[in-house]
Amino acid sequence: MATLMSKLTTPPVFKRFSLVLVQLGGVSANKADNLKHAREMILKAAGKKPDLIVLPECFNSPYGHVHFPVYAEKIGYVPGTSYNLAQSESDSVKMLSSVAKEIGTWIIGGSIPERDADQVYNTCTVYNPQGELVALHRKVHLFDIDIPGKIKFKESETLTGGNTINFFDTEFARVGLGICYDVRFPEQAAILARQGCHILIYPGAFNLTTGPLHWELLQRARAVDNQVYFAMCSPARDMSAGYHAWGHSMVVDPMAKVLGEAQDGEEIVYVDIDPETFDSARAGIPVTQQRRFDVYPDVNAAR
Ligand SMILES: NC(=O)CCC(=O)C(=O)O
Repeated sequence: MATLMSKLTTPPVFKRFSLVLVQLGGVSANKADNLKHAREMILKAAGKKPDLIVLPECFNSPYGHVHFPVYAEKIGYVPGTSYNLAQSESDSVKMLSSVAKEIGTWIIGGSIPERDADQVYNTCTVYNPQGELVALHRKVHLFDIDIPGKIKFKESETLTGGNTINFFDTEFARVGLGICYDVRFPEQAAILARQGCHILIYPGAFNLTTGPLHWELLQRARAVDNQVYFAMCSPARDMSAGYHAWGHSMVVDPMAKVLGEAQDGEEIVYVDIDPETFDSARAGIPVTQQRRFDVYPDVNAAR
């Protein structure tokens, strides 16, 4: 059964903040190299003193179901409890934690393959400016598609889907989490928005078939139907890799305006997030108060 994490808490006051998406390039078969490069790019992004830095989906390993079990790391995070970093078995968690502390910035650590007992998940971890691991999201909806002659991909060959909806609070906003294919499921974003999230951030890696048609459309749709900021951070495109990512990491405002977008190469996107647009969108088009849950019998308004 799906569980909502952190419910019944009041969101923080939404304040202006600076967001950075790091569209990493050059992900190779060598995990140590991938972690070193991600760290260097985080340090580069930190030069402008942002409040929150985001990495792409599967930033520490090649993207493909055969690779997930090979690269999977044990994290062992239990939500609501403090995480013992000294005993962590995850090199990726250790790197992300130490660099978050070093630069004193929030980091959404893209996603990595995570092993827990016999299962492997596609997992996003979050670090506060003290370097503490404070939230974790396991991709709920696995990327299983088959478009004949174009693309066939089956994450469920080796991955298990998560069964929780996750967000975290900072001193400037409540941030909802998803991973890539999760963006196709409006219910997940709607639940996060109803829980008071001001921005939804999904590390992702769309492909060259669906990317051109759906990547921007889905983000603008999720932003406007929930009147929230929405961002997705992709890896850069590498035509020598087994999976060709669309790139185009993007930030959209609650009126569906694209505020920042990368091209397909390695690039850092810097965007200022302003509560004024969030407030004026909701005041001018008050759909968040006009919903008719009495007419939607299968929707639980409490979530
Ligand atoms: N990594 C993913 O979940 C890819 C999702 C995708 O490309 C799509 O079209 O959806």
